Amino acid sequence: MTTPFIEALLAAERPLVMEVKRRDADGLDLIAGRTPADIVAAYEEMGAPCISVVTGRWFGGTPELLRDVARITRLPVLQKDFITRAGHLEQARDLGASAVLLTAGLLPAVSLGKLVTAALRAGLTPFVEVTSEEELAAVPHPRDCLIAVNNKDIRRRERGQAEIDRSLDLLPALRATGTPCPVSASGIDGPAAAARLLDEGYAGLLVATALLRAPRPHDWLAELDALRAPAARQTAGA
Ligand SMILES: O=P(O)(O)OC[C@@H](O)[C@@H](O)c1c[nH]c2ccccc12
Repeated sequence: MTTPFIEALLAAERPLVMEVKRRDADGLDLIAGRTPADIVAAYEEMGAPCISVVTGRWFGGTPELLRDVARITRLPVLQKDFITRAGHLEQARDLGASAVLLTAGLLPAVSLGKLVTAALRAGLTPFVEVTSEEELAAVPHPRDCLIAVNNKDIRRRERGQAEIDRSLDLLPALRATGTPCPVSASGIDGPAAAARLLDEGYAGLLVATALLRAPRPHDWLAELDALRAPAARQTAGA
């Protein structure tokens, strides 16, 4: 079963979930005086297929931020927060989310299973983040979920270096679950890392900090396209 969020990402030429996040893991501002509407307009103009909104307090988010973003865009919206109860799912849906983050490393397997099932029943796409094969093994209904490898450690509040190799190492295991759209998330710091992950077979990426901080985000995307172009040309047989 695919959902609007997964479909949008699979159909995109440049499958980047672009994220609205007020602060980075060190508490530093990422917004630089822009309104959520400014950021959403820029992302839409850059061809974002989906938008993510961090409502978690650590990152300066609020539920209102999700509501505001969902009101001004028709793109499917992901809520990134630390969801632990079914009640949070209803709230997410009421605020306008199409997909919800569920963090495998923070939830006992039984809770994760219940939340995935409840999300699917509520018409929400579970965006399940994992950091290891053990966590991946606990994800039920992988064909109906969007499974993302987090390159950072959320238990350390995303501080520290990203490990892009984690995404590369886990990709075969992700594919083996039958999940339709493997995603790599967090710490993708530039077009080179993004191009590598896509060329290795990731169907989607989630990027916040690097795009929000890029002095010229269009150049970032153009560079990504240029880095990917040779492979695309090869595939086209040119
Ligand atoms: O800013 P980055 O490094 O591109 O990372 C984005 C995203 O993955 C991150 O915001 C995130 C990953 N897991 C979370 C859980 C809650 C809130 C936020 C997150």
